[in-house]
Amino acid sequence: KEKVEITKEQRTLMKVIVDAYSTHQIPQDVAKKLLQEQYSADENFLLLTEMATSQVQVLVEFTKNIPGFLSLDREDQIALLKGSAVEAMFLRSAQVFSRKMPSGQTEVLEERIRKSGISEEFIIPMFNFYKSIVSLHMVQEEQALLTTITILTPDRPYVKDQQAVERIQETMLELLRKLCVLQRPQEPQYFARLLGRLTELRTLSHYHAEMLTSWRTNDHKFTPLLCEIWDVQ
Ligand SMILES: COc1ccc(-c2nc3ccccc3n2[C@H](C(=O)Nc2c(C)cccc2C)C2CCCCC2)c(OC)c1
Repeated sequence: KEKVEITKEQRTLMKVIVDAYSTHQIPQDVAKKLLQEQYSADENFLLLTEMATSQVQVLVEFTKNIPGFLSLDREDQIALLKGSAVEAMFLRSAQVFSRKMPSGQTEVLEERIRKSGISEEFIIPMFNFYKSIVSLHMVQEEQALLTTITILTPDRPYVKDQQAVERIQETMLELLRKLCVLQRPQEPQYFARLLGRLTELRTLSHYHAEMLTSWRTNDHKFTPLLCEIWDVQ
């Protein structure tokens, strides 16, 4: 039986990542807003673009706290941010969706999202992904590390020094592996299941541009930052 132990430096690394992840949360809670009232498809589109824009800014701040990220080549840092922003947004949305809410609230939220203005064809894959995240019952450490691992994907477009990214990602993968073993000794496959969600996440993220352009609104207006990050306009 493997004796798994978190080293002192891994504990420090964990604390840095989790603190950064919880600090750099989006200020206004979109779930609360959505539960308060039903918005029109136009209002929802505006809300989505506002949320996504602030999410990118939050992501930039978060990456500054990932040990080693700032010592990567500057252009590679940008390539990693551009390449992971959509996935990080869906991961964050899934985590918001999987939050414990008073009974019945999750169903209301789900209904509001289904009726938000997104076109029908994307609702199934999106909720399949959200429900697969809900079923993992991830703790905060796992959520923070999974986002970090997503950001540190070496094979994003235009990354020059993939080895350097791989080295940092491997550190995070090893830490997450240990956490999973310690957290769920009775579920040896749990770590593999977590990583499997990243594949689902990448597939879902392929649809993001179409999700936006097919949104039931007359005016698909994007912020300059979103034009940079999303393949729209
Ligand atoms: C590209 O297409 C998308 C992306 C995300 C969602 C989405 N899934 C959610 C799950 C739970 C709570 C809210 C959720 N959102 C949107 C949201 O803001 N996501 C969000 C963002 C964007 C940043 C940070 C954090 C979050 C949560 C609401 C935007 C306003 C209309 C309703 C969806 C979506 O829903 C149709 C379609």
